[in-house]
Amino acid sequence: MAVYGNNRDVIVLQGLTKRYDPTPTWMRVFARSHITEPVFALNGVDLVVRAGEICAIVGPNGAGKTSLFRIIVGLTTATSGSGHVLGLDVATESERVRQVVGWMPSEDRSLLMRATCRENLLLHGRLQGMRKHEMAQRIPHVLEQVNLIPQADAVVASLSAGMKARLRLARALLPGPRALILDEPTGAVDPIAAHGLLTLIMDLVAQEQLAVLISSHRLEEIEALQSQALLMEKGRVRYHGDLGTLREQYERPELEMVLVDEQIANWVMTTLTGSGLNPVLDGITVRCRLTGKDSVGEVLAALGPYASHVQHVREIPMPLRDLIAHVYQSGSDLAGSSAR
Ligand SMILES: Nc1ncnc2c1ncn2[C@@H]1O[C@H](COP(=O)(O)OP(=O)(O)OP(=O)(O)O)[C@@H](O)[C@H]1O
Repeated sequence: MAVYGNNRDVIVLQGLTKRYDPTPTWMRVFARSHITEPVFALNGVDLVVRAGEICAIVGPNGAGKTSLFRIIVGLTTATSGSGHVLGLDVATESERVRQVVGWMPSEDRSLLMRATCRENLLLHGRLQGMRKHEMAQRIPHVLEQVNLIPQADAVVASLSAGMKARLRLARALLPGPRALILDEPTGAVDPIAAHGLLTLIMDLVAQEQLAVLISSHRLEEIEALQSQALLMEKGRVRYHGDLGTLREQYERPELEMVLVDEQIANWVMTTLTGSGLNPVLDGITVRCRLTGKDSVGEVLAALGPYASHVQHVREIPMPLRDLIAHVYQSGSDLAGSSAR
């Protein structure tokens, strides 16, 4: 099977499906939670992430992000379909897969708070089966990569949230992976430190040609990463491609017009409402979301003589969250220009 035909394809998922079966009746009294109907956490997911590429997984709670990550790192198995990392089968070669995939969990719980950064890395290296001389070489290297050399011998509990996140990243980088899985990497981190962390990740990806899967609820971050996006809902892929293409297909910018006075603004409101738009009035400012058919020029032309009373006009791009909401509202699955 040509799972690794292109040697830049690092993560290759084909028709990946994960079904959780109903909890057996006898077990329901013991289980913390149980299900009575089968749940498809993943339903036929195809995905290729290449070396040097970041793919952001976006989706509401329960979309299947965690199930996808867990299958790749061998913490659970798929019901059907296949997953390969550098040609290694995630179901049957999970130990070797873990040597080439760095996993950055979303929470600090996985860190030993009373141990130092260096001790945390040593323990992780041992658990990964790394040799002493390899760790002696890799630990200072990864500490330097994440700018934690000054904190190398500080106990983790004394670090800021941003530093702890960088230590989790260092741990993922320790075995020298070719792919990274970052689960909500900036979750508890303040916006300035989050920006620093993302810049660090982007630099690492470019330098080391890593293939990265990242999940984040902070959509502005995903836009800043200039990544591919995989929009998921109930285990299915709703869109796969770059965000630029998503914008081209779904962008409905908002038009903002400042009129000379309130009377003209009211007339403009009436005209635009008559044209089928849904304008909103705020003093002498009129705002309306353009439909797919209208351009700014056409809206201004529709104003006729009132157009000369527009003092100022501005097109406001649609926030990514609204753009994504649009995709979820549309019925069909979409493939962006680069969907494969
Ligand atoms: N062990 C399990 N048993 C039964 N159902 C499960 C199990 N794990 C996950 N699910 C279900 O599978 C679906 C996908 O869950 P998953 O955790 O992969 O989604 P997610 O996108 O990571 O969600 P979140 O953002 O809330 O973590 C959900 O409906 C969830 O309830």
